[in-house]
Amino acid sequence: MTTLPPSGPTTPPTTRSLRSPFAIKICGMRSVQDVWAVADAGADAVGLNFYGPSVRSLNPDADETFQINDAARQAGLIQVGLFVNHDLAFIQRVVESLQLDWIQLHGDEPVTLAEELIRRGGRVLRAIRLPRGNLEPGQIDAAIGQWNDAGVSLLLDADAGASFGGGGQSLDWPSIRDWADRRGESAAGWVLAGGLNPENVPEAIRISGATSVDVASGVEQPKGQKNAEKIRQFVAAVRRGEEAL
Ligand SMILES: O=C(O)c1ccccc1N[C@@H]1O[C@H](COP(=O)(O)O)[C@@H](O)[C@H]1O
Repeated sequence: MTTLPPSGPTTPPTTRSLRSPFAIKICGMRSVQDVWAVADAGADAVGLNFYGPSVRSLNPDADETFQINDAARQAGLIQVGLFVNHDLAFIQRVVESLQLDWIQLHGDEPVTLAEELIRRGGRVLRAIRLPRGNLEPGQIDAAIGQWNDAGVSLLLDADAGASFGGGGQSLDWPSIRDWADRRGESAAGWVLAGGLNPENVPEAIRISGATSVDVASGVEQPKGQKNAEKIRQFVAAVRRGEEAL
């Protein structure tokens, strides 16, 4: 991410059909061993969580965080930083010091923050937190709103209330499918998240049509602690789901 002066030239927002940043992301790395488990399983992205109240939170200045991040880079994994209502200066500092590939905004950030990050060379994945249960396509479009035109990729997650995410709640996959079918070509740019696990992810993919998935709690035992076997099972289950598409 380059640092442009605040008054530098702006790139006008365009309506873009972005590709998903990754096929399978395992979010909430807490150790180098977690990263190795992700790489061994064959996923292509890891999430580093910088949201303080989360059980998966990392201190961006801790040696261990740099070791986790270096392990991910050496393994060729896409490194995604997860932020919740952080300000521009914090995000930029963390992204630059760890050389993160993507910025996941999972809170109530304004679209102007994403636009500024993109203007400074960042790549942004926006979490759209949707109500659980049946959804009309127009409801999803309304929730996406202006993010659609801001040059971000989209991650669809179930609303987790005050915790913002990572709680294992699922979306209504048929509603997502309905929305994605109507959206057509631009459906390629979204990621399915929320309550996925090795048992349900093949069905989630088959029903929703997702080509990109993200999981945090579904590959843990106990909560907050990644389980290498569950990660392996999750990636294998995604492959099974993809075959059924
Ligand atoms: O993982 C967290 O603790 C977290 C905290 C705050 C916002 C987002 C968080 N994680 C993201 O939530 C979704 C779904 O997680 P889960 O699979 O249902 O546990 C996922 O995108 C994580 O990146």
